[in-house]
Amino acid sequence: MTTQPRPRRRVAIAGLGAIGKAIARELDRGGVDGMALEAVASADPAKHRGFLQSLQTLPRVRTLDRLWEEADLVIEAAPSRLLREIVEPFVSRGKSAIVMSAAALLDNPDLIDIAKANGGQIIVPTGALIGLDAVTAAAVGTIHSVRMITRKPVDGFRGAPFVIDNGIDLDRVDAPLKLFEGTARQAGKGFPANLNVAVALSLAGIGPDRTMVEIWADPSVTRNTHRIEVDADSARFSMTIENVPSENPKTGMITALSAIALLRKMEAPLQIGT
Ligand SMILES: NC(=O)C1=CN([C@@H]2O[C@H](COP(=O)(O)OP(=O)(O)OC[C@H]3O[C@@H](n4cnc5c(N)ncnc54)[C@H](OP(=O)(O)O)[C@@H]3O)[C@@H](O)[C@H]2O)C=CC1
Ligand SMILES: O=C([O-])CC(=O)C(=O)O
Repeated sequence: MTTQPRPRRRVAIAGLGAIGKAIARELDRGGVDGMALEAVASADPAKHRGFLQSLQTLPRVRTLDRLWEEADLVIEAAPSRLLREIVEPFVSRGKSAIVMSAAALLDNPDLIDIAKANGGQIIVPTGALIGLDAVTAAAVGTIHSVRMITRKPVDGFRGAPFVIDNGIDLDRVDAPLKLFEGTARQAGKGFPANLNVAVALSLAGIGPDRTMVEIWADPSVTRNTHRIEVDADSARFSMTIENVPSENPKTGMITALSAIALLRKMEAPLQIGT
């Protein structure tokens, strides 16, 4: 008896920035067995003509509201304000969405209900962080506390609402400066393009109102550095990741690799890690 190969999962990418382009390249070169890039969306597709033409197979270029027609799965890799526009058309039709702008999920919690009611799925990769496997495992038992300390080069914080609202002059930061201390929910609001990782950590563990976060603008670091400290009934652990910035200084290179690893895992006959 011969077994039929499974149909390839059709993938769309919303956003062709640091993350979206790296994932598009990998899908195009056949780096994810069982998945094919069908469609992309960006704010200014003309800007990406050269990139798209460098791919072996040209994906369709669509607006965000039409991506669902082309794919079973969307990868959201766009500014966080567009989360609902990208995710809802997929999950309301029983399709899947991989969400990079995790912080925006806190403003759109009903997307999870919509996914549940319609058989859709929202998946948040570990992204630029470390250790979500251990955090989700510990959360099956009891986690007492989760703390995260983020240090980034000063430029990584330009444009953050918290920095603007508090009149912080980043040009005058010449020694490590603690910008913020509070909950992951507050961090996600104040630093939506910087602290997706804190929100992902909180969703894996004890939630956005109990996960505590410190944020430092540090002229002495060249990498986006996140340390997590977890105390649970099953284990105590701390881990640090030092991310090499990508072409977007706010985004670590490993973020796109994490999403690619997740795509591979979704199709793999052997899956490693929780
Ligand atoms: N979960 C995690 O660990 C991490 C998450 N992130 C988050 O992931 C998201 C993407 O990050 P990154 O790739 O670095 O971002 P970039 O700024 O590099 O890229 C954003 C992309 O979104 C596109 N875009 C903007 N408006 C629209 C629109 N109306 N329709 C379609 N596309 C649009 C832009 O298009 P164009 O190029 O045409 O202007 C651009 O290609 C961000 O929200 C970021 O905060 C980042 C790092 C870690
Ligand atoms: O560290 C990074 O590369 C990005 C980051 O913190 C985030 O968006 O959460």
